[in-house]
Formats: sequence, structure tokens, C-alpha cells
Amino acid sequence: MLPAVVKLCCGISYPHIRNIAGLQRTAMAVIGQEITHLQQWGQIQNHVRQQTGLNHNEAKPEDIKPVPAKEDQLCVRHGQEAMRKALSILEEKEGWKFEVAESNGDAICSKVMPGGRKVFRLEAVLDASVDELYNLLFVRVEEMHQWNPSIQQIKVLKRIGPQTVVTHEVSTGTAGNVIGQRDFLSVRRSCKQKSSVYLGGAAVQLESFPPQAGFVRAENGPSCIVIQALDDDSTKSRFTWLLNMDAKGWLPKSVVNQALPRAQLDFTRHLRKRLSLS
Ligand SMILES: CC(C)CCC[C@@H](C)[C@H]1CC[C@H]2[C@@H]3CC=C4C[C@@H](O)CC[C@]4(C)[C@H]3CC[C@]12C
Repeated sequence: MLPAVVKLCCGISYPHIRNIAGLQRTAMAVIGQEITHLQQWGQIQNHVRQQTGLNHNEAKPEDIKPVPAKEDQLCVRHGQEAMRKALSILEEKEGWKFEVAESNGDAICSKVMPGGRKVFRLEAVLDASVDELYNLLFVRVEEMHQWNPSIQQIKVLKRIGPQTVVTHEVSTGTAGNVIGQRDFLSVRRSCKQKSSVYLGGAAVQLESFPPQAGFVRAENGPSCIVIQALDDDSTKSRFTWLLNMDAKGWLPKSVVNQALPRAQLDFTRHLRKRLSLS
């Protein structure tokens, strides 16, 4: 119905729109983008509702079907767009400020984005091949709670081809984590090349999986992990992680901005421990 009405309006106004100029033209373009956006989200929401049967909060693995429906493309595009944005943040040369470094060489820088949110970039060298890390961080992402106590659960709600997943993540609210428990709903994409892997993602909003009672739904802005083989030694990888998170809830910015780099260092420590076992 909405698309039909929009088309009708466009038809009626087309001769006038052709004659507009300047700011009015910009405004038209923005309105157009908004409509496309609204329409896309409507489709994604309906589709995920149908495919996962998620009117309750538990998705059983057998409910998740890899249906290559047309609407899936929208999730894929959202993931691609998140990856593109995250990589372009990483590529920015200016404005990074040193945050912390550990004696093992792990280092975190931060940058304030337009709008005031701080993003964090962790750089580390890990004793693992690109494939091993891809396997642990993307293929077997649901097992992450087994080696990372900051994570209570990660559930793949939907797989769209080999590269895209829709996930629900729950962090733990342990003593070390001053922010407390959060849940996230994200689209995540992987892009695997011979000597590097890109894992990117961002939050999505789905009516079928609304914020749950007792949880604060945090939001991942465009974020990514880049894993690159070190030239000389393919058993070691460079690990670069852009964390871009709106933790939500009523917390002072300064508290959040201290907890996030800490969470990155903790994550990396647990990842190293896990790698030393295999
Ligand atoms: C400080 C509080 C709010 C949050 C602490 C937990 C943070 C560090 C946790 C919660 C959810 C987690 C993410 C969940 C899923 C993935 C996808 C995977 O392919 C790479 C790791 C990544 C991206 C995790 C990174 C760490 C993460 C962001």
C-alpha cells in the first residue's frame, strides 16, 4: 500500500519536481532516501518474522532456514554498508588519540566522531593464523561464551549465505564490567581473502526481536575487525578492532569511555588464552 501511494504521489509531482533547484532538490533527495529506508526496514522486519518464527524470544536452531529470499539482500546491504563505513573510519589518518597500551604491545587509540561518540581502535598481534581467527570469531561465533566470560550468549538468528548473519548477543554484567548486562541485535558480514579477513557489522532493529524486559539494548555502530597475516610469518596475525558502541542506559560518558577500552583488552586477553589451548 505504502509503495503504491508513494508511486502515485511521485507520478503526480514529477513535472514539478523536474523544475526544482537548489536546496529544494536536496530536500527531495533526502525525503526519497528516507522513504526507501522505511520501506526496506518494513520488508526486513516482516521477513525475519516469517523466517525465524520469532514471536517469542528463543530461536531454536531448527527454526533458522537459509532461505535466499529477495529481502535478505537488504540485510546483506546493511552489513556491507556497515563494513564500508567502519573501514573508512579505520582509514582516517587524523584525530586518533592514544588511550592505553599493554606491555605485550596491545594498544588502543580513540577518536571522537561527529556527534560526540568515541570509537576505539585496538591493535594487537596474535599467535594464530588468519584462518584460525576467522574460524573462532565468525564461523564458531556461537561458542564465544565458552572462552569469553564477558559474553553470556551469542545466537545466530539467521544465516544469509556464507557471509552474512543476524545475531543476538548478550554480554554479562560481571564485577569488572561497570556497564552491566546489555543485549545487541546485529547484522554481521565476513569477507575472506587469502591473507586477510574482514568482519564487519552494525546494529539492526527488528520488530520481531524487540528489546527484552530486564535488558538494556545497546547498539553497535558500524564496527569491524580486520585480521591480516604478518608478512613474514603466517602463524601470526595482525588484529585490528574498531569498537563503535552506544552502551545506552543512564551512564556518564566518562564511565562508558573507560569501560569500553577495558572491555577490548579483556576480550583480547581471553582470545589469547583460547588460542593457546588449540
Ligand atoms: C562494556 C560492555 C557494555 C560490553 C562488553 C562486551 C563487549 C566487549 C562484547 C559484547 C558483544 C561482543 C561482540 C559479539 C559478536 C562479535 C562478532 C564476532 O565476529 C567478533 C567479535 C564480536 C564483535 C564481539 C566483540 C565483543 C563484544 C562487543
